[in-house]
Amino acid sequence: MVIVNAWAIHQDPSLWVDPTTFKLERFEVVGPGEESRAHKFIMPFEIGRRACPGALLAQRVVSLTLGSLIQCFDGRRVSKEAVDMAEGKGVTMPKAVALELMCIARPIIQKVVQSNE
Ligand code: HEM
Repeated sequence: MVIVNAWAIHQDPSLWVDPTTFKLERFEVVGPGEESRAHKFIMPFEIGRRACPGALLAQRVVSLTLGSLIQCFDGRRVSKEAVDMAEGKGVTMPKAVALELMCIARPIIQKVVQSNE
């Protein structure tokens, strides 16, 4: 059995510029003629013959869910302190200190709720 240390690969400075900084733009789909970076985000699903067959579905569902939450709710910080990005213990890399947000429905959602009441 071979166990790949995806955590170390994802933090390797020879592969990533500034690896511990949260930069979504690392995975942007780029314009014609530029080298695509999207393929670099595959390790969470492993690679090879036993790679996760649900990877594309999972990435689309997560993007859609996150996009819908951002579109429908305003997220306000509960604490005024800087977000603590420290990692907790666990296979799925939870945050050590949970990020608490207060979700407030945007006006369009409030209208939908009112029209259903
Ligand atoms: C964020 C979501 C997901 C993550 C991070 C994930 C990750 C993984 C990983 C790491 C493996 C093991 C690959 C290996 O053994 O080398 C795996 C296997 C597998 N995943 Fe996922 N997965 C996700 C979602 C899904 C979804 C949505 C489905 C199905 C709709 C799915 C179906 C499977 C199956 C069937 C296998 C076994 C493949 C095999 O052993 O041949 N996964 N997944």
